[in-house]
Amino acid sequence: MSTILVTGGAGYIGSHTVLQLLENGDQVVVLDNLCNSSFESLKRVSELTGKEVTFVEGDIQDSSTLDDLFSHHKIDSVIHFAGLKAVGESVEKPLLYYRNNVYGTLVLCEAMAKHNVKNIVFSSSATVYGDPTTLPLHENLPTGQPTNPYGQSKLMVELVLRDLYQSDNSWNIAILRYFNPAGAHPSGRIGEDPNGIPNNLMPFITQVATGKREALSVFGDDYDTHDGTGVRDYIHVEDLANGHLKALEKLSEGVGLVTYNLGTGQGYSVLDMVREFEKQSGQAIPYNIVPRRSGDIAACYADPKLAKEELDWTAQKGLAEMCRDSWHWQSNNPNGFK
Ligand SMILES: NC(=O)c1ccc[n+]([C@@H]2O[C@H](COP(=O)([O-])OP(=O)(O)OC[C@H]3O[C@@H](n4cnc5c(N)ncnc54)[C@H](O)[C@@H]3O)[C@@H](O)[C@H]2O)c1
Ligand SMILES: CC(=O)N[C@H]1[C@@H](OP(=O)(O)OP(=O)(O)OC[C@H]2O[C@@H](n3ccc(=O)[nH]c3=O)[C@H](O)[C@@H]2O)O[C@H](CO)[C@H](O)[C@@H]1O
Repeated sequence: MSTILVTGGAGYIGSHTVLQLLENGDQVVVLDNLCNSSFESLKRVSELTGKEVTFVEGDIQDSSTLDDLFSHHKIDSVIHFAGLKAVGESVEKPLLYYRNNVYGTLVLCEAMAKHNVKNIVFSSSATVYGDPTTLPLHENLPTGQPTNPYGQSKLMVELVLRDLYQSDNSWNIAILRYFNPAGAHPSGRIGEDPNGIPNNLMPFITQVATGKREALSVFGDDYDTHDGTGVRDYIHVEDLANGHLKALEKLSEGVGLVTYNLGTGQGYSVLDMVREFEKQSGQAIPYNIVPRRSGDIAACYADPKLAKEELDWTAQKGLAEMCRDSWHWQSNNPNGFK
């Protein structure tokens, strides 16, 4: 049994990961400032698992909070989810994003080094590949030019972690590049709860289904894809969460620095998603084709082989489960955790 510090553990991916860690018998300490989440998610995780989570409300940028936390809890490893993730907002407020995501990670790593905790799993994103020139995307491809400060902040942290490892190879670092998370815990008790108008496709679709939004805007139908709409690699959040447990196991072998894609390897278009969601939910999803969204790319999907070979991890759940579980969550919680 290990004790894991989960930063950003009250959020969407964090809460699903905390649940699996508890089910695995690990002790969990969550550090979250609740800027994009609520404590309710962790309360429900405790209800679902029958286990307690230690919660510290605080900011990763605050070194005294971290000092205190590492002094009071014997942490074995850190899973670092805490970050801001709204692409559009990052264009308007780049300094906020660089401060929170990059500076926050520096403060966290400094505290880890000070307390001799040197195992970290970091939430990166397929956005670090930029606009792909070859597909599927595998980890050895050079990183590209992310089109916004959010994406840049992920790439910057990857570079920081690489330099950190170069300087001291007693660190064990897993960089996980997520493709497009979707779905929710099958209980319908926890799920994605975006603030305001959702940027991402699945939460927008589920809000159209509940009647909260009138119609989906499909951003462009003239891409070079099978039906002209954007193609992405959607991955069930439970599979994604499980990838973190596998990454922790790998770190415990003392692997150094490793980078893995977490995706299914299968791309689906926006219209594929709409059709599957309608099938699974029985709800009609009206949509309008509108111009392309700036910064969007035609297609993006993973080569997931490396994670299979080295982590013994493959995504188990398909699009039907993602749509069914997203709908189950949203229809039971039309206002999210509120
Ligand atoms: N959801 C996605 O599509 C996606 C894709 C790729 C990468 N990621 C990354 O995965 C991580 C988790 O994403 P998510 O979808 O669960 O987002 P989320 O917003 O639901 O969770 C992030 C959590 O971090 C907390 N947080 C933010 N800044 C903090 C700070 N300075 N100190 C303490 N807590 C802070 C928020 O309150 C929230 O609970 C993020 O780093 C995100 O960038 C997400
Ligand atoms: C430019 C941008 O935002 N990039 C972020 C967004 O990528 P993505 O653009 O991959 O995710 P997304 O969920 O915003 O969009 C998926 C697909 O749906 C399309 N779509 C989306 C919403 C909508 O209302 N209508 C519509 O047609 C969109 O054009 C794309 O083809 O999310 C990722 C994580 O999941 C990363 O965080 C990316 O950095």
